[in-house]
Amino acid sequence: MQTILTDTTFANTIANTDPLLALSRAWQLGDAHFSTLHARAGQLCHWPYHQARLMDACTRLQMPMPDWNALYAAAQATLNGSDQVLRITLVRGPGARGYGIAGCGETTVVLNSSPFPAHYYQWREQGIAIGVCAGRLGQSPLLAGLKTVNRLEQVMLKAELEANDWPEAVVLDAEGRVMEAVTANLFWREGEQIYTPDLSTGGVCGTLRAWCFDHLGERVTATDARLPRLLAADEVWLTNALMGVVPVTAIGERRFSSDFIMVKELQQAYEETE
Ligand SMILES: C=C(O[C@@H]1C=C(C(=O)O)C=C[C@H]1N)C(=O)O
Ligand SMILES: Cc1ncc(COP(=O)(O)O)c(C=O)c1O
Repeated sequence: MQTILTDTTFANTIANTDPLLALSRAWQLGDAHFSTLHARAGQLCHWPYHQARLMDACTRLQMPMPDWNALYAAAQATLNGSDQVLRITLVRGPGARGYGIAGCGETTVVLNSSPFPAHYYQWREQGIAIGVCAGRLGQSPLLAGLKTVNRLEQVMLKAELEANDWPEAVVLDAEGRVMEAVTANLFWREGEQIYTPDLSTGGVCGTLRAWCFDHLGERVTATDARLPRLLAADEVWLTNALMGVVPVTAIGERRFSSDFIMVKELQQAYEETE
């Protein structure tokens, strides 16, 4: 039978062996993936995009799909009507020893909810001045795009943000290609054309990035770019499922005095669907 652990059931059963066994592949091997959602007025925002990413990760990792109806109902049941964050983690079921996946049981669903960080609304309105991380992302084509629980690169990059007192920063890969931000995807505008990094060798394919592709259609292209090209852009913004669409007012010394026409268009469309 599928196991769904919510904050309450997990807290109540942590002393038993079952949840630990259910989570063992996550803590032994990082054999799990997740999505973080904004929940507003008792509704999960952009659920189809989160479900699509979770499904894609299950397929690529050869992890059995959970019962989506049961998952959705359990997720809805965690909502209290206020602004919340809901993290859905899918862990490969217990069974095999070592790396093998044959014989692993049903996928375990873990649901954690927490209050929504209100500063994201201020970021959307006022924008943020960001840095450029010295830490570089490795290339990992097998995992590229996936939001697995293996996020030590982001833990280290977030420590760099905190040390520099930056709200966010551009992250490059080992070869100097612009990849994303520490907790968000990145877009920029050159005239009428919009670009975002190609994420076939690394990074996380965000749900809001997917939403931007759907909204922008042929106006957006995934590309390889270096930092000087990003700094020469007319407009830059960040996206994730919690912060929404956030204008970048500066990257280091480079200030953007744009009127943020694309950001405004995206924010308006986003608010209609959030
Ligand atoms: C790790 C989680 O989510 C990511 C991390 C942050 C953050 O550190 O601020 C924000 C959004 C997600 N990209 C999580 O546990 O929800
Ligand atoms: C490293 C990284 N890239 C991109 C994203 C954006 O993903 P989403 O749009 O699904 O929030 C996130 C977090 O959400 C992230 O942690």
